[in-house]
Amino acid sequence: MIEPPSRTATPQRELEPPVRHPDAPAPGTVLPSHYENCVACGPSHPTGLRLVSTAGPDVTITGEFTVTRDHQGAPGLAHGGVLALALDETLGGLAWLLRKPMVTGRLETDYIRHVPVGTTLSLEARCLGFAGRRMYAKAVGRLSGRVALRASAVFVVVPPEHFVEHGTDMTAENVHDYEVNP
Ligand SMILES: CCCCCCCC/C=C\CCCCCCCC(=O)SCCNC(=O)CCNC(=O)[C@H](O)C(C)(C)COP(=O)(O)OP(=O)(O)OC[C@H]1O[C@@H](n2cnc3c(N)ncnc32)[C@H](O)[C@@H]1OP(=O)(O)O
Repeated sequence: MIEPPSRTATPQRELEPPVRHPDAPAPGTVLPSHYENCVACGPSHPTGLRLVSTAGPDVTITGEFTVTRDHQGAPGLAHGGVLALALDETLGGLAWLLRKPMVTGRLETDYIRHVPVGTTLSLEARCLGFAGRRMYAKAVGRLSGRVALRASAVFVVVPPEHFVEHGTDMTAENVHDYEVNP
């Protein structure tokens, strides 16, 4: 089946430029985990990435995580799916600056260099802009300054009820806490 042209992370028309929300955390602010059991950023997850994200200037986020033995695919090397997880989380962190709930619709990943256990991956995500509910963004992952990963993504803005309807641990009462202090 041929995919419709909207199913690509390359914008098909000119985007509305991204606007940093007035209540966005200041550049340099370390962002709290949005959920303590999140496999990417949760401090309570036993084998998660414990990825730490920081607000950057404009609509950008940086992130960092150290690859451990829990993240292997081939012996001694990070699994590609785990690396996609790190990119997804960093890109998702743009929601902090936009103050819009959104979910990943599409994530295209280029694996450029292998990522060994024990190394620290530095990630950077940038919002390119919007086409209706679609948010387009790019990310890069570096090891000691050398590009190891690139990603292009489409996130789709959803109502906060999305997480109540489809998730657990989220109720109509606390979803607004989540919006304010995810
Ligand atoms: C005030 C609030 C403040 C908030 C502050 C937040 C702080 C930060 C918090 C937390 C950081 C987060 C860190 C986590 C990061 C990780 C994120 C994840 O991993 S999310 C899990 C994986 N993703 C899913 O589970 C999605 C599953 N899919 C769906 O639920 C639906 O398919 C959904 C919502 C994506 C779309 O469904 P529909 O029924 O709502 O809408 P339709 O009409 O199908 O699509 C809407 C538009 O999006 C496009 N679209 C949909 N899917 C697309 C795709 N795959 N590629 C490209 N475009 C797509 C469509 O073409 C359409 O575009 P057209 O409006 O016509 O222009």
